[in-house]
Amino acid sequence: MSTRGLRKTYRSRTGRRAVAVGGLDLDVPVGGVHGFLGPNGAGKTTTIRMLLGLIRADSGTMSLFGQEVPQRLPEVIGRVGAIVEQPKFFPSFSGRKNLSMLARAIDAPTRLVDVVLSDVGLLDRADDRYKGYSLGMKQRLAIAATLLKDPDLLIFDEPTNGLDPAGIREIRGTMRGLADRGKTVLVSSHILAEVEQVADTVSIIARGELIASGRVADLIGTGAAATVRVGVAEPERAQQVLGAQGWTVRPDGRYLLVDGGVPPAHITQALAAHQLFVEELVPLRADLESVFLELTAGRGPGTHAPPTGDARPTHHAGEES
Ligand SMILES: Nc1ncnc2c1ncn2[C@@H]1O[C@H](COP(=O)(O)OP(=O)(O)OP(=O)(O)O)[C@@H](O)[C@H]1O
Repeated sequence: MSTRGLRKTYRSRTGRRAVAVGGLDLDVPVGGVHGFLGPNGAGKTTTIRMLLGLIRADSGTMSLFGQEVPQRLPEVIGRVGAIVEQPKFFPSFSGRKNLSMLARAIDAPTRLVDVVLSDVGLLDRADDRYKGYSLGMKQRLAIAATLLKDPDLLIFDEPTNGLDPAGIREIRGTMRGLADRGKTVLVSSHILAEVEQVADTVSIIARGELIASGRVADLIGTGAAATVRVGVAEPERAQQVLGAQGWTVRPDGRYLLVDGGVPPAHITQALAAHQLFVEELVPLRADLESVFLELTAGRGPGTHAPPTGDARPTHHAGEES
């Protein structure tokens, strides 16, 4: 799935044009979970709605499975399952009954009902009434409903909104399971911590523009350069040895901190060459949350911070859905 120069503006009540999506280039690789991240109002929902043909773009191009959309949408929409709004289920019917009726309505084989219930971890509660389900279970039933047509690409817009930590964990597990079975999952969120653990790759947008994209591990590497904490028997001598390598070294209690993303192996090697043996070596990684906050700082709705430059650390390789 990709977009190029995608743009959408809305006219406000005062008649001013507000840019919701401003020239967005997005690439979602095939397979795995892709986090579509950005603060509230960044343009995530607008982008998803344009992709699904629910609203029209002002300009730019989009493709799904290599087909230009919305022009070729009828050919590919069957391969896309999206939860953009809460679907309607019958409250007094069980989850299984709701899905069976839906399967008949969309001509899906009814034997799939139990398969999809199992995919979202609801099989043991399948015969309970929908109205007794927790919010997380309701959300998972909605995911199960989209799985009935066996889509290759699943699009979830803020699927964890309003869920408690247990519900969030369950949705994460469901998304991981789907990706492990070869599906592509595109999940939008403004809360990075909810997606960080499950996403293989992410795109971060703010004010309708892409500000970073790539593998989670690589993006974390672009944050404040990693510091390594070193535990060694003779910290003072070790500090001299490491300092002589041109590295920035600071004492921290009985430890030394080596800044600037020096590879731990180089630290071990330099110390061992002087008969100093490492007792402990811990890379102190910046988490994606701090990278996200750093990248999106001042880029919430209504702010006019200048762009921070091109923060794309990696480019997606391989086929795109
Ligand atoms: N129908 C509309 N009419 C006018 N402005 C709109 C409309 N839909 C969205 N917007 C504006 O476009 C911008 C992007 O909104 P969008 O809902 O796409 O953001 P989002 O990233 O999905 O945010 P959230 O996480 O809050 O859902 C916002 O400033 C929003 O107010």
